[in-house]
Amino acid sequence: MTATISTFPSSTQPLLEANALVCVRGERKLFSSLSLQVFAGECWHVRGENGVGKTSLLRLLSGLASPESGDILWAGRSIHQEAQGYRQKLLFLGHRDALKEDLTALENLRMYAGIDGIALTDEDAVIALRRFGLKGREDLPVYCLSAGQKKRVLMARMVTRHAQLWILDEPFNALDATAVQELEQLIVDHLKSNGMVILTSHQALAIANMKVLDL
Ligand SMILES: Nc1ncnc2c1ncn2[C@@H]1O[C@H](COP(=O)(O)OP(=O)(O)OP(=O)(O)O)[C@@H](O)[C@H]1O
Repeated sequence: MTATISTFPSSTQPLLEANALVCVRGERKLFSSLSLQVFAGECWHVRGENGVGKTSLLRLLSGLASPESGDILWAGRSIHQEAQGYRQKLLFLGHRDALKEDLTALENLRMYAGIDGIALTDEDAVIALRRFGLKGREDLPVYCLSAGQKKRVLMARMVTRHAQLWILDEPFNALDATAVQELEQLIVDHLKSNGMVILTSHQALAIANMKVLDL
């Protein structure tokens, strides 16, 4: 599969910048004065207790929600003003599996390729699914897959999507030990190609030079 390795632009400036974010959910202020700079090739691990606001932060950084105040910039431009361009740079995987249950694993990859506007041949999609242990499961409806197998479909999406910035909410949940190592390696390879990752996880991760943001 030729399309699995992409090299993204480097930059001496941070590509993603959050400045003085304030996040309110319901009646509660979850955090304020939160600033973050993410450079090409960096991985950030957002940590904190249940309910502290990790998912809320990832939703802000993905442009799915707006902060009470503060700005989020990609390459110096507001992610809300440049929403379409930002979406092309971004892969957001929420902690609920973002898969259509009635479609097969292969159909899900095809569907997302259509939404993302990328060319993905069936051959490349099948190779990506098999790379993550889904040989023989490509044509099963997703509702027939186990929780870990669904996560593996999402790992196949990560390699077929070619987005520079991965924002991943609890990506290691439900993965067995082998798949945890595979996902860590996938992230390391992505970083080597100037990719960027912001993730939440309640477990310690074996990713060198990872930066930590404690909420
Ligand atoms: N739509 C909403 N309306 C009101 N409050 C909300 C809403 N969504 C989330 N919250 C609250 O915001 C807080 C932060 O939620 P969030 O999901 O960001 O936490 P988290 O740090 O990701 O937690 P966990 O580790 O359990 O996944 C929680 O107290 C939650 O109840």
